[in-house]
Amino acid sequence: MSEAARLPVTVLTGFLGAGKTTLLNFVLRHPQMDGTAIVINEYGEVGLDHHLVEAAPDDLQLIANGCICCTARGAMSEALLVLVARMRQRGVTLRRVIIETTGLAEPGPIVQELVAHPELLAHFELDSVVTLVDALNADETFASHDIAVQQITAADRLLLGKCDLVDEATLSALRERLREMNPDAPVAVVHHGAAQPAQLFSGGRDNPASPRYRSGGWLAAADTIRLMPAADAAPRGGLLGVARPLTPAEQQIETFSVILDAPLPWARVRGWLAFVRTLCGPTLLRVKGLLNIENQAGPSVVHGVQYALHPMRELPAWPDDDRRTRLVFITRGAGRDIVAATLGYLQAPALKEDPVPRR
Ligand SMILES: Nc1nc2c(ncn2[C@@H]2O[C@H](COP(=O)(O)OP(=O)(O)OP(=O)(O)O)[C@@H](O)[C@H]2O)c(=O)[nH]1
Repeated sequence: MSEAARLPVTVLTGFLGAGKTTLLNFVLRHPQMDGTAIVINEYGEVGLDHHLVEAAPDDLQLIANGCICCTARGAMSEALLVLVARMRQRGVTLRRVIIETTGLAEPGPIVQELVAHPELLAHFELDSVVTLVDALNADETFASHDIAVQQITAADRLLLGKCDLVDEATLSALRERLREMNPDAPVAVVHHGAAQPAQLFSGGRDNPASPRYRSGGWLAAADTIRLMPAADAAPRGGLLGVARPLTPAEQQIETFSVILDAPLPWARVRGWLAFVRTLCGPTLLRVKGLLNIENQAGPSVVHGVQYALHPMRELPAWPDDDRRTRLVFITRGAGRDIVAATLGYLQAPALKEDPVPRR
């Protein structure tokens, strides 16, 4: 299948009972959703959720008895490849796939499988991670379940459900909290699952037409770390901080941006990102942005969800006049310090030639 024909996949996540199936039922009835297959993942040995999907999708795969982020790892790839095989057998045209995760799924491993499995990459392209938030139970859920926090920070878009069950003040406090946790993700209210197709599929994470890649709102909420002489970029806490258990204060989620004016050598960027990912470990929740790479006409797009780093892709052109490298990080604990401390690596003299292949 050619790259242009790859099927967009959206991962619909959200904590237990957030309203994911309700939303699927609504959105699948939309005429624009013709040609949508769904993959539903459930914990129980006997799957139930697929019986609750009343609106018939064009194809359905159920993964019961395990979670695709851990105990049923690999089952998602199998299910997606079965869809491809069936599509060929029946001569059906599938246009997109929605994966409904269990409420306890970590998005990181799912994204990792989607972006790193060679056979899947030939047929599918991750469009978006969409997280449905239960407005009624959000505070309690975030306090007790780290997975719920990861579902928020991994999201490209956040949908707020059950808003009819909370008052205005609660809703506005929740919006503010979500903005702090993931400032780049647009937040929209959905009433009883009434989402629109465009809220699930946006044309892809690398879509240069996406407003997220234009200057302005994209970085507005994030503090900025500028690339400074290495001595000035000293860590606030020290690199070794990551090896000990994090204190509650360090659990604090931080968002910040890195803005670099000069074009960067490809090999150095690649090495730096791998280095940051390894050093940060679980303290890195999300990184996304545009890179200005030396001798390249368009920017390269970076997307990382926890330890899953998408293959970087060059866009044909810059979305606007701002040609600077702009990266937004969402970290916890020592993550910010690690990023700041390692920025100096990007300042080292450029390598004479790029010794590593680009992918
Ligand atoms: N009041 C209200 N109830 C909602 C809304 N959205 C969903 N619900 C209800 O929430 C309950 C759980 O919804 P589901 O769609 O089953 O949630 P889910 O996320 O698929 O649940 P799991 O698969 O168990 O994680 C159902 O009773 C829905 O009717 C909403 O916006 N308002």
